[in-house]
Amino acid sequence: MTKTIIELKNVSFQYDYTQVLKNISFRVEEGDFLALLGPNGSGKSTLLKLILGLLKPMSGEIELFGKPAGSFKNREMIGYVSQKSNAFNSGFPATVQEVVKSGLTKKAGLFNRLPKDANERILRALTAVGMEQFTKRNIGQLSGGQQQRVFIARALVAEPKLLILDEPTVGIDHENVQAFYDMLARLNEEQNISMILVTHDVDTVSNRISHVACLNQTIHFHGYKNDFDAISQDELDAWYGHAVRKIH
Ligand SMILES: Nc1ncnc2c1ncn2[C@@H]1O[C@H](COP(=O)(O)OP(=O)(O)OP(=O)(O)O)[C@@H](O)[C@H]1O
Repeated sequence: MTKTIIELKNVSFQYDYTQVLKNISFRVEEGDFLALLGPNGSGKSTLLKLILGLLKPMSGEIELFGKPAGSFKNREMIGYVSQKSNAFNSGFPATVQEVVKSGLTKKAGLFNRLPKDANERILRALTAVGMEQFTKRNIGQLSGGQQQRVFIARALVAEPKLLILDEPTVGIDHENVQAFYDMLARLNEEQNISMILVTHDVDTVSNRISHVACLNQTIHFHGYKNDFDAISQDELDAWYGHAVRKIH
């Protein structure tokens, strides 16, 4: 039986006087690889912040792993990689190992007592993203794509059940984007980590995802990727005003 890991029921949110999200309802099941699509300003980051507990809905309910978001304690079950995490300059004084290790302190809690097997876990997380040979390297000396892999390792080291990635391919060269998505697909398939991926790049990622959600203040579509493929460009234009193109 599939397990629902995220459920939103009629969630609405506004900043000051601007309504950003209206009556959002959808579920993410264990094992889903969901691409969240929407033009700039459509509320994608706001939706992620609600799921991460960084914002509270004005109305509606959010459940995480079957528990109301307000009383959900196991935050390490959700890993988050933000849009701008891969922006270190070459002088930044932290090694790859130190960056990944910082992902363990969330789980270790107040006293920052690291697990005994911390080093093995760091190596395992770096191996999962293909960065194990860079352990001692300064983070600022890596390319944008390599830095982003290290940030995924930082999220993985806490052994999350869900990874939320906000436009992770920004700053990655076109040739490396496919390999990056292949790596995410492996984590999804082999480690059964569910994924929510905010992207403007649905065409490149389309052979990797299982589901698509189209957001613009409200959810216009949420379903299997094959059903998304059947949606016409005219329908997308009605939701997004030409801001999202499908290329076949
Ligand atoms: N802290 C804030 N205070 C007030 N308004 C905000 C704040 N953050 C975002 N907004 C507004 O809320 C709307 C949705 O923003 P959000 O960042 O969620 O969109 P997005 O879909 O992630 O956009 P992008 O693709 O550009 O990252 C925008 O109109 C934005 O200007």
